Amino acid sequence: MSQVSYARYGKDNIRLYKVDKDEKNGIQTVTEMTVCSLLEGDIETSFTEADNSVIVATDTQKQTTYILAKQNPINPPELFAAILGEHFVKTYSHIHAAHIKIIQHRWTRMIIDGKPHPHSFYRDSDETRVVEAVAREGKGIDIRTKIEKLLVLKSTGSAFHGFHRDEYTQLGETWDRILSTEVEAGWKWKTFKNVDEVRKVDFNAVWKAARDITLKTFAEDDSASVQATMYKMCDQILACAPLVDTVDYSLPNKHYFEIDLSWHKGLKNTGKDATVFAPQSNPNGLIQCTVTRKFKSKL
Ligand SMILES: O=c1[nH]c(=O)c2[nH]c(=O)[nH]c2[nH]1
Repeated sequence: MSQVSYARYGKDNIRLYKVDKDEKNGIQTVTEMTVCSLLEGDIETSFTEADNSVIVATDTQKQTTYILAKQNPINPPELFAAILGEHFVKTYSHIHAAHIKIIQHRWTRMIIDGKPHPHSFYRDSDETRVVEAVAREGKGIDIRTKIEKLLVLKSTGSAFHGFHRDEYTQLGETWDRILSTEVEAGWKWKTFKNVDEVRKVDFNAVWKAARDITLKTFAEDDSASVQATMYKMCDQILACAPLVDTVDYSLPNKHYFEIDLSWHKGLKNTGKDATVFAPQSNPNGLIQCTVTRKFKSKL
């Protein structure tokens, strides 16, 4: 005998595009996203007894996504995810949780002859804004926002020395190295009671602040290590976003190796003379951390 211990189901890779047309000035604004909707609830019998009566079809979840996108703003994606999640939980009494993931793709407005173009855009990078929302019946809405695939590099201003050494250590110390990573940064919001509470939050401002902090700290920090630099990023995001409970980063250390070319006519290409490097695809370092506010003692 067996039983279902956990199940959820829904539609993944729902592609969605919405244009907002400002009739007054002719300016159009576009948003493109990929949505995943997964529902949880009293659905065990659909697995164990072929009871389809409890299934809100995955096609229905897709159609609902389109209809709610027509009836509501889809920007910020945090709000749209909350609207969609709350809809499923409120509409179907046997559905107790909805997991909505949104990947927002970049469409950056073109600048033509120095002026923002009213209706033309370009994809300036693979970077995405990712939102994961969970609406739970009677328990509110949990939201996490992420920056993914933001590729950065600095050609100096990074060191790595003083690390633990023993008989397994070969790596030399460096006071000047290349630092490159593909930023994955996330921040978890406090639990919201409902969509009305979600509506009041300026998610776009926090996303911009987190992204600006990431780039500015990466560029300006005299980096002692990936660990030390990423902690500074987390600390600043927590300081500027009171509704955010935790911040986390996952940073691959994308190595660039020096190449000794002295075998060729004594060419100098190491240490301070290094200008030609070999970018490495693997293996790579991977540094992850989650940072929260320190608990303040009332004493
Ligand atoms: O910033 C770094 N952190 C590490 O933990 C590490 N380990 C390593 O080999 N290089 C680096 N760089």
